[in-house]
Formats: sequence, structure tokens, C-alpha cells
Amino acid sequence: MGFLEDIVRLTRMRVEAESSKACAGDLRGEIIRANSDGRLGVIAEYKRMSPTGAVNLGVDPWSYFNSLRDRVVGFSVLTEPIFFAGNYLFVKIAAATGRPVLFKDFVVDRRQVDAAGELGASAVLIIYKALGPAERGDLVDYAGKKGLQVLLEVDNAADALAAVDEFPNALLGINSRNLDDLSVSLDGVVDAIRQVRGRADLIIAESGVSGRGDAERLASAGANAVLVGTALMRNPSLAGELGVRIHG
Ligand SMILES: O=C(O)c1ccccc1NCC(=O)[C@H](O)[C@H](O)COP(=O)(O)O
Repeated sequence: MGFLEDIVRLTRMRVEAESSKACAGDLRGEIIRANSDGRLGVIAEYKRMSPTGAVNLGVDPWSYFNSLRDRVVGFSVLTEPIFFAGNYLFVKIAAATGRPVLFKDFVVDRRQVDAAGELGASAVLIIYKALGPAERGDLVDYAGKKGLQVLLEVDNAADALAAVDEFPNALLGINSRNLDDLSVSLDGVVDAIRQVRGRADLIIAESGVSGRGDAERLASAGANAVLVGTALMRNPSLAGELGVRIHG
């Protein structure tokens, strides 16, 4: 297929997606369903770029989401356009699969929460240490009023303990990536999960998962789901080995 034929095909799909309206899924419910089947939930992230460079600019969103839709509990979609080459349209395309979608951006304003709902997202990411207590509380409350679940993301054990006390109903995301220096440590996530499990509604380990071994380590620490971007963007077939058995 030549370039013109390919881009006309994708443009027709883009126009269709722009005018579509998908109803939001239930990310929390799908994670609980996977866990009740004895499996770790897997959230696949569509991430074309990151501040450290290109991840995979060659996989279109339709191919990515359609190839994974039956093997994950939901999708995470980066919408930040500068550092991640994200786009709001990717949320609509993901939502059209019928799977729950996490609107993954640096949410600082109620208008972003409005956009997430209009695009068919099921949940929004709120980064705990990016906002002060008042703004954080307002956005979590506003997201709830708009019918959106909240993934409250931390990158250390102290913030994890504080976050579950402040927002017991939020999904807790523990990121192995330090958002200040971008270093990645699964050890830190394992430690934080062990300190907060039993006090959090659901724990989602984010970042740095490269294969089955990492998934097993996080599941045995007490994670309910893993959120995986780079590894799945580069090899979607990995999804089959990440939904490892969980105990209890
Ligand atoms: O992905 C990055 O390099 C990054 C840098 C700075 C802030 C956030 C960043 N990523 C957002 C994420 O949390 C990850 O995309 C997501 O957890 C998946 O991580 P990975 O599986 O390691 O790609």
C-alpha cells in the first residue's frame, strides 16, 4: 500500500473517530473482575514519545488499541502534546473499543476533566504532588461529580500513605518513575505497595514493567494492576504474559 492510500484510509478512520461518542467503561470494575479471576489487571498505555525520546511513532492508535482490546482491563492514553506527542483524539479512538480509558495528562484544571468526560474516558489521572491540597481536593471532587474515576498517582511511600488517607475512594497509582529526576525504580514501588496495601481501594503499579518477572514481583507485593507503556508500545504481544496469577 502506498503512502497516499494509507493516509486516506487513516483519515477516513480519523474523521469517523472525531464524530463518534462512546460511553465510558468502568476501569475499577474491570480491575476487580480480573483480580476475582485470579489475574493481575493490565492497563496498556498509548505513549508515542516521552521526555526521554521517541517510544514508537510507527504504531497508529487503531492498530494498538484493537490488537490489545481483549487482553487488557483498559487503556491509558497520554494526551499531552509537547513531551508525549499525545492527542485528545486518541482517547476517543481508545474509548470506541468499549474498554475503559484513563485520560493520562497533567491535569491541573477542571476543563481537562470536562474534556476527559466528553471524549469518553472512564478515569482521569491526578498527580498527587503536582497540586496543593485545595486544588487536588477540588479536582478529585469535581471528577467524581462528573462521573469519572480518579487515578491518584504518587511516586513514594509517604505520599501513598497520605493519599489513601486523604482520598480513600480513589484508585492509587504508584509510579516507579520519579517525576522530578525521571529515574525508575521498581524497588521503590514494591516498598510503597507493601506499606499501603490493605489501606488502598486498588493499587496500580505504573512504569518500568518490562516483562513477566516485573509483573510477578509487583503482583506478589500486592498490586491489583500494572500500567505498561513502553514495553507494550514496542511489543504488544507481551500483554499475554503480564496478566500473571495473583494470590488471595
Ligand atoms: O514516560 C516517561 O518518560 C515520563 C517522564 C516524565 C513524566 C511522566 C512520564 N511517563 C508517564 C508515565 O507514568 C508512564 O508513561 C507510564 O507509567 C508507563 O510507563 P512505562 O511502561 O515505563 O513506559
